[in-house]
Amino acid sequence: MAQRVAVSDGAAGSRRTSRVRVAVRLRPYMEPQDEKQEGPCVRGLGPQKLEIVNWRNATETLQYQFDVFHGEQSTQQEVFLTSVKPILPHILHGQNASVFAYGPTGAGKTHTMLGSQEQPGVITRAVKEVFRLVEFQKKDLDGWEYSVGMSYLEIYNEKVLDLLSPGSQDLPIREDKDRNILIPGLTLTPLSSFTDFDTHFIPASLNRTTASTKLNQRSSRSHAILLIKVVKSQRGPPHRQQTGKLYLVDLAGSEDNRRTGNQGIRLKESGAINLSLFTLSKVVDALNTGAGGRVPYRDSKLTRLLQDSLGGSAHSVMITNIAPEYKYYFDTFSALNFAAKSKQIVNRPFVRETVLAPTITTVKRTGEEQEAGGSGEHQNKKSKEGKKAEQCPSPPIHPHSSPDSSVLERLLALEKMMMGSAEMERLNLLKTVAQSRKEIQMLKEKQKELEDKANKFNKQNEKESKDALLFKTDLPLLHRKQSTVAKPRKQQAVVTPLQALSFRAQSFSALSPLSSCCCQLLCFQMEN
Ligand SMILES: Nc1ncnc2c1ncn2[C@@H]1O[C@H](COP(=O)(O)OP(=O)(O)OP(=O)(O)O)[C@@H](O)[C@H]1O
Repeated sequence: MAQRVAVSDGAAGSRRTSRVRVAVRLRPYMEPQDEKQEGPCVRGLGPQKLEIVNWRNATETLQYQFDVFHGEQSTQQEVFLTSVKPILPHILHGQNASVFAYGPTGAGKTHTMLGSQEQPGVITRAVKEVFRLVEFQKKDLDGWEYSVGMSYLEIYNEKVLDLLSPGSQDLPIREDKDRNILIPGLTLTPLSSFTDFDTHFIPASLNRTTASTKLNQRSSRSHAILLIKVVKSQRGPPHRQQTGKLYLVDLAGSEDNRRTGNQGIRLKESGAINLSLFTLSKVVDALNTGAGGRVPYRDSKLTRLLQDSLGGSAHSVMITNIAPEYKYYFDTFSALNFAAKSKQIVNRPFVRETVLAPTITTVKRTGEEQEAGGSGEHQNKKSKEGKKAEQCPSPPIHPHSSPDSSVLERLLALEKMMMGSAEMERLNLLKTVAQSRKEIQMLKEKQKELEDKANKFNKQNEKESKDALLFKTDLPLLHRKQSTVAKPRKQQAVVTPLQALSFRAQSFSALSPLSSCCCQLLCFQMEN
């Protein structure tokens, strides 16, 4: 069972959050016949700022600020280094990351994500970097093994299609109890190197649905999602396993069908694209409104799959692609406003970790097979891994050997809670003891006072007896009587240790009603 481990920044009780980073990339001006000599409607003002003509008043501009602004001269390498590379190391530590390109049709999303042979885009560079990081970690001999796998799908007309298994049917989307989104039946192909990735990725990309429209000769008619999964397994006990996922998403562009001239099948595709992008916008609005309201993730397949990237647990980067030509003005303007809204989304990353015990191993493999789906290659590898696990039985779980920090966190909380009640009990006991001591002290003082009185009284008696003997020898009977009475009185006044209290209670009762009362109280205290 996967466990969430909060990503803490070290400050007690605080949980690290990760705002969705928003970059804007302006593609170069490409209008071949700019008869009206309009020029661009948008331009950069610095590494984070840009301005667009105000449609209400052409003499004014509207300015926007984002995490990064990539101008029209920006290279693929610059975009990758500034906006994408920083989030990649997270996936080697059991966290999720996602990069998605958003923007109107023809604004450069596919160019940014996929690029070309000469100018490879984010996907190629990111996967290369993941393998570089993995190799680096392996050299470090840090006691962990790494395995990398890929899945690739498109959402076409609200259908989830496996690009690694062409001809597959619409796949279902499920959510497990840890809120991980799973696609049972989706191929997960194991990868040994970047070259290995390329051999699977290039033909799969050709399976993606594209078509020519008036605005883009090779327009993507679907949203494409590439998943790179890195599983990091501890070689020795307690065999912790962390799973990080990287989602690389090339969204289909929003389309104004009056301008695309879409008809028939293109119009239907366009309707599905616009509807899912509209739901994406509603999701962003709901997340920004906050207050625990319903976020309509389930209203489209796209938002369901991006659930983790927006308001979920991933480190996310959105690259908003915009075009400078006037004919894109309203698309650019609305894309910028969407980007500005998205800046406010806050995600809460956590580490996905499991500890492999014999029974848990079985359960987990089943779960993974479900997610990986029908890839024979993958399943073969899995069964080999399964055999490996059988040959080398996992060690029993030992309370001290489990370093799972989520468990530790819960245990610490429990201990704190228990400490709280034990502490209260201890304080109450201390209070009672202190009160009893005070009362005992009071009674001791009273006892001493009474004993002094009794001694005085006895001495007086003795003196009187002697006097009687000396001066009243004619009264022998009386003297004998007095001396018999005086003797026991002297005995009663002897101080006894406190443990003989019940006996003393009788003795005191012979002295005075007050002392008797004190003794009774003392006896009561001791008995209780
Ligand atoms: N930064 C850039 N530099 C050079 N050419 C670019 C750049 N961005 C986009 N282009 C070119 O612009 C055209 C349209 O780009 P692209 O196909 O990437 O748009 P898109 O946003 O993916 O469109 P759609 O949503 O219709 O798929 C392509 O010919 C592409 O090569």
